[in-house]
Amino acid sequence: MNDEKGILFILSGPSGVGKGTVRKKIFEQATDLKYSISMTTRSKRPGEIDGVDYFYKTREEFEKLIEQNKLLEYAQYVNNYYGTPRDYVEDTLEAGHDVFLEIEVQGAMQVKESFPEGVFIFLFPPSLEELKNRITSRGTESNELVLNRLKEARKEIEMMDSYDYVVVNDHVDLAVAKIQSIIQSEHCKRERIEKQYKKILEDELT
Ligand SMILES: Nc1nc2c(ncn2[C@@H]2O[C@H](COP(=O)(O)OP(=O)(O)O)[C@@H](O)[C@H]2O)c(=O)[nH]1
Ligand SMILES: Nc1ncnc2c1ncn2[C@@H]1O[C@H](COP(=O)(O)OP(=O)(O)O)[C@@H](O)[C@H]1O
Repeated sequence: MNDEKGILFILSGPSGVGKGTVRKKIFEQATDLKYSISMTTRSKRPGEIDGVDYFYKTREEFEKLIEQNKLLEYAQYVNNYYGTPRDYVEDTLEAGHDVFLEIEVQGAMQVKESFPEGVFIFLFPPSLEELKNRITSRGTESNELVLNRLKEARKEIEMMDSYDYVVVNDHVDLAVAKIQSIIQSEHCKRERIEKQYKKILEDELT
């Protein structure tokens, strides 16, 4: 399979729904997926490491990356920029590895334009009340930011129809298991298509 391109998986959904938590759990287990570390202008939270959680950039540095077309997608989210490094994603897919992005909804829609063949997964909250609890309990945001994030969440949930899969994050382990099944079944699909394609070619040649 190594002469084949990898598959791009995009996990998205409202802030606070648990994308980071679910993604970390997926990567704690043995996996062939490669995680694309994003660039951001937001400040580092306690415990976060540059080059592990994000690549932390100044606004000037980030705007230069935009100008140089170095980002596959980017979005302004609650006054900060977030973006995906283009070269890492394209080179890794080209080398035959699957790439996993964990990004907000505006960015996911941009990725859909350049990678329509990507697999788009929307992480859905059990309820808006629970989403509010999760944002508040994380304790990293002021009240004003919590309200901003909830306002964004309502708009983001309306975008759900553009996704290939919707996974409710009621229990982390269940959500992780569902995402792992999606990854496996996407592989099965492509392997099957590949075999059918080879068969058609063989039939044509004989
Ligand atoms: N468009 C885009 N969004 C990103 C990227 N990296 C992270 N995000 C999203 O930006 C939002 C804010 O991220 P962050 O400040 O880390 O907060 P948290 O994910 O809510 O803990 C989240 O919805 C992230 O999934 C990226 O490269 N591009
Ligand atoms: N399935 C879940 N059940 C209960 N709490 C959760 C669940 N998933 C995530 N959380 C909690 O919700 C908060 C937001 O999760 P986080 O992963 O930071 O969200 P996101 O990356 O989508 O912004 C965190 O405090 C996290 O521990």
